[in-house]
Amino acid sequence: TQSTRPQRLLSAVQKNATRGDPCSVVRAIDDFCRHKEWAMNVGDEKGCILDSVVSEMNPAAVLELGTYCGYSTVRIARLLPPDAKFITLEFNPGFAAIARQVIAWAGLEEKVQLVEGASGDWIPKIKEQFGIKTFDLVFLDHWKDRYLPDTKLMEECGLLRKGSVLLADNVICPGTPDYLEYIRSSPKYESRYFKSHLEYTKVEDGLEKSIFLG
Ligand SMILES: Cn1cnc(CNC(=O)c2cc(-c3ccc(F)cc3)cc(O)c2O)c1
Ligand SMILES: [Mg+2]
Repeated sequence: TQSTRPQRLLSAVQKNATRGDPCSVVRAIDDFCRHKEWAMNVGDEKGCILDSVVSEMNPAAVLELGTYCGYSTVRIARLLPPDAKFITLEFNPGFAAIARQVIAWAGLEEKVQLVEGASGDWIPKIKEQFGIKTFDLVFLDHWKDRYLPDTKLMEECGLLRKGSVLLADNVICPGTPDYLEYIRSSPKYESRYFKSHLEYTKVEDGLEKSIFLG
């Protein structure tokens, strides 16, 4: 039977990365996506911006929407303090199965809780299910038409506090126009655009960093 691209990406990690070494896992995925098969990981260029936001915040509670193969999950988890809580939501069971193995190869399975299901279903249940009051950082990288409804849902569910940061991938390509319009015009947020490129390409893309003002 034919393998899927995520399965081929996992094989490249298992072949080229060192078990327990998150940086080698990140490098192996970037090499695979640049030289073998493009895949929709946040990538190395936007990944450095993600790293700097995570490092400067030193967050105690992080939510990732859209795990895919676990590339950004590994990038984030490798930078977290030991007792941080990190939840990543993935709708697609095939992607989730691959991501679990990529995260395990990096030796970070203790730092990450991968939850399978739809963000819209899970967001209202996070407080009680995982004993989390608010998130310090949310990385949005899932279905682009879910960024806005899920942001409003997180506000309604009281998952954001004064100073919580939303970092959104792909605000230019594929684009999230309704989310950008909302977040940039809302008095509840202070937003800044980090210009970059679509992973592994010269196409413009970028990350929108938005601070919730409460
Ligand atoms: C199927 N699926 C499960 N999760 C998702 C959510 N992610 C995306 O859709 C996504 C798409 C692209 C992209 C695709 C084609 C293209 F030509 C240009 C850009 C890039 C990204 O960084 C993304 O995060 C999609
Ligand atoms: Mg993305």
